[in-house]
Amino acid sequence: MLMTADDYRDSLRAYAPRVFVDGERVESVADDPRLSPGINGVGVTYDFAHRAEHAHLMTAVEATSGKTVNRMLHIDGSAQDLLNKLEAVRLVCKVSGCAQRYLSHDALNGLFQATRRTDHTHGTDYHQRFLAYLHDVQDRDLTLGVAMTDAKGDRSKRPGQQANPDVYVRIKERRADGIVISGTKAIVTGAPYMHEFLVMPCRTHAPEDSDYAVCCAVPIDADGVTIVARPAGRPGEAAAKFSARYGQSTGVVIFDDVFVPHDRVFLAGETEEGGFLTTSYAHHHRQSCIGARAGFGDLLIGAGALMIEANGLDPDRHGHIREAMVDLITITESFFACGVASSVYCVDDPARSVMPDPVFANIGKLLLATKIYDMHKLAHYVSGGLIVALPGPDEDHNPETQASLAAVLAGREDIPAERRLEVSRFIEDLTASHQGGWYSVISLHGGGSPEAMKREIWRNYPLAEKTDLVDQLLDRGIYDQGQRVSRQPGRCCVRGCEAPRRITGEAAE
Ligand SMILES: Cc1cc2nc3c(=O)[nH]c(=O)nc-3n(C[C@H](O)[C@H](O)[C@H](O)COP(=O)(O)OP(=O)(O)OC[C@H]3O[C@@H](n4cnc5c(N)ncnc54)[C@H](O)[C@@H]3O)c2cc1C
Repeated sequence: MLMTADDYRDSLRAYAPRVFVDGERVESVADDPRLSPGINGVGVTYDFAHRAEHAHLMTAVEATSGKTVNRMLHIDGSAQDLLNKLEAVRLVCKVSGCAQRYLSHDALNGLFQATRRTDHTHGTDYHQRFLAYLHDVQDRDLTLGVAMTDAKGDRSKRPGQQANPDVYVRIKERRADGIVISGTKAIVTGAPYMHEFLVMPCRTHAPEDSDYAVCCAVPIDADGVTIVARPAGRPGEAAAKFSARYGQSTGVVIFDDVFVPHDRVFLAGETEEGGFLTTSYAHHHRQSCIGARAGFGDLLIGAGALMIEANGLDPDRHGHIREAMVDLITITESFFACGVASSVYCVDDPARSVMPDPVFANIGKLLLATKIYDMHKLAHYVSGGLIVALPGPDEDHNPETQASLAAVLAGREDIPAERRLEVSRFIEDLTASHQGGWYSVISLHGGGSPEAMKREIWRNYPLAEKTDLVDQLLDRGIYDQGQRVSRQPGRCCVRGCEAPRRITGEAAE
């Protein structure tokens, strides 16, 4: 059954999670205004699946069941699936800023691959367990939070070396009917308003830390789970029309002796495969991040163009304004193009699914992570200072100032002052408020810090192909003009090259 946004909000009432926001216990997640922007954001992924014009992007047929499911829960079977998912994420994020639910997709796809691989190596039955879980999640159209990033403590130490063992989630006890986990996941998107958490390892663990290589599904109101979260977006702020409606809460999730039955355990000590799970999830997730931030780029491009228009400027006549807009477009579409390339050049997995090409997925994510600051700058550049200098929205209704402010703060004659001020506040909200800072940091660190992407690019790039290419050119004698006799130094040509003189001592200074 595909839920609507209203159904989704209602479905949260069936859960009784232990949630704190701003130091207070939340009585009803579905009804707390501080969490509403986050629920609205996820809600877009539900409502859009019911719209005929979006059905090809927002729904898909699951190969293992033949059922139509929400795209955010679908296992990708082809390059076209990856392209559709990328487009779908862009679509829902350009409406909501960040629709969050694509994390469910990314974790399910990582697990689909990793459980198959673990069974193949260890003779376990994780893949069958996972398939049963996947179909249940799809049938109930759930939203899953990804509890991967551990609190980690002292970053120079492995989990087993930490003074406080609870800075990483680990298996504390193995029972006949399941496992008991404890520890802390520090940053979980949408934690209070998920249905379940997928607990996953955030790195490859050493064999002596095998209890930390754990993956399982935990309902958000399981005994022993506490969520300490921050409000989603900018609820109740009159100056932030967009972020008062759409935003994202993140939560610290504490697992305190939480029992997980075997049918919900998908990894329990297999360290190598835990590393594979982390990485495959990361490739899927980084590709999704590309779609999400391209949607954010769409918002900035649209708002920038409207602000230029309201200011009475024509980009066709003013080269510096046009150039800034072209830069903004180029950044957005260049990382999106990496998302497209990572779909087209996808990797087939023995589990019969596909994974985005790691090099392009990581380059795209790295680009957006670092270029997000330029995107903000370009939006500021074309807009002017009013975006942070504008008096608050209460002034719009002050009979003593409203008329005179509207008269002097208008730009182009045929565009009402009110429209110019709305666009100003929209740009402030997305780029210069605490929410604007949030968009920077999620772009930089969400899905892993830039160093993680650089490592994956280096690890996966076919460098040997390039050295072979040049080797072959050299072997074909491209430089010897037919006189090359040997590759050995001193005998490489008829004259014989001499080793260069080493410059030492004073001569080198
Ligand atoms: C808004 C937001 C939403 C997020 N949502 C989720 C989510 O839903 N689920 C989830 O699991 N995670 C989520 N994350 C977490 C994200 O994946 C992490 O922020 C990211 O992996 C970096 O980890 P960290 O924040 O612990 O920073 P750190 O790991 O502390 O990194 C900080 C810096 O230190 C460097 N560093 C760290 N360790 C070492 C080391 N041993 N040696 C050398 N350098 C090191 C890093 O390269 C980086 O530059 C989210 C993050 C944000 C900002």
